[in-house]
Amino acid sequence: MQNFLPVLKEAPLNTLTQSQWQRTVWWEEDAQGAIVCLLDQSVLPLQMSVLRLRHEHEVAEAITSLRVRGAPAIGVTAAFGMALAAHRLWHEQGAESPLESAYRSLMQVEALLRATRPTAVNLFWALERMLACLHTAQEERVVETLPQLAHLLTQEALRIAEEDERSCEAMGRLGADLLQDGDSVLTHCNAGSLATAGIGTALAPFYIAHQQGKRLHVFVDETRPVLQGARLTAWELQRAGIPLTLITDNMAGYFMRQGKIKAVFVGADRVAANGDVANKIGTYSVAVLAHVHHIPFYVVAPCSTIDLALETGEQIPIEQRKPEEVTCIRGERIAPLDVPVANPAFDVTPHTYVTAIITDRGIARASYSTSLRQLLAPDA
Ligand SMILES: CSC[C@@H](O)[C@@H](O)C(=O)COP(=O)(O)O
Repeated sequence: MQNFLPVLKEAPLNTLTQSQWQRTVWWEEDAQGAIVCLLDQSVLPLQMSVLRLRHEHEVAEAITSLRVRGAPAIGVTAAFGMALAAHRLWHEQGAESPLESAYRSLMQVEALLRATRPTAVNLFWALERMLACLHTAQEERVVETLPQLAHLLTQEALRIAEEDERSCEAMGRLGADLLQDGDSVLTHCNAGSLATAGIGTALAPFYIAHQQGKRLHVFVDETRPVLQGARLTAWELQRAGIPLTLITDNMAGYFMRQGKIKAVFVGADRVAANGDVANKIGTYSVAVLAHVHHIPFYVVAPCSTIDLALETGEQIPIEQRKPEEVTCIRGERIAPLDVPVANPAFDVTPHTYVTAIITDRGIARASYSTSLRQLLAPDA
């Protein structure tokens, strides 16, 4: 399915080809080495700016400062970051440089990337895959030179991105079956093309249903404090031609009570084994409102977002971000100086409020402790 990111005529400052715009993050190579390319989400929708990163420190900074964000996109970017570091070592130290020192350096790069953000488990899932690749290379001596190692890691990172693209499509198809012509739905944060390597998680069912000819109307929560809804989801849906209404977060109950919202679709940053869901701050409030109004509350997430190692959502680490995200909007101060601020970036929705979890391998319903394990079983 077509990704909704590419529209070259709106990007006058760059010379990328259409195919290079298919994703929010992509891989390039030139004579100087490898490049991780990102559409800078921190400045969207006012600017379309492409970052071309050549060092793993730049990749780590891009993740920490939300230039790239959204659980699957963070995982893909971190995987590219590992491959990028291998290419950088090759170009700086030469193709003959000893592999043992490269393995040591790459372990440090993994630690650097692992420390960028704590909540989205896709980051750790992707890095584990890159580490597994590294360990196989080291222990089974499948590569003999640094260029070969760089190539191996690049292939694995590209595979992670391609798998994510296919997962999005699968979730979109399953989720679209739950939507009917004329439905009006609500989403929170951004769980679309920008947040993944494909057509998104929570927005994927909307894209597929729209393509199937179903008429939809999407209410988009602005999603304070970073405004992923107002800046990113509104931008994505508008470009895809899906009718939407942007609302502030505190309007959701008003529209639910008026009967304007048929279902809620959100993404996830981590799902615990019992079905508790960590997602962007404010998701819990939306889930409680949906429950009170008897509106289905769907979570759309690939299996890479499910963390069976954590029994409940209470164990999910919640990222605390800087106060300026709350006291300022786009750099402009709106709160008194020195006011005490809390800024948890995510909250946990208890599984009792979750109608179903739509994954790339099927739809899980309560009891989640059983259904999620079944979906993740190797032979499922
Ligand atoms: C497909 S992305 C799902 C989640 O990652 C998304 O809803 C979210 O909470 C993103 O948070 P962010 O802080 O913007 O990375």
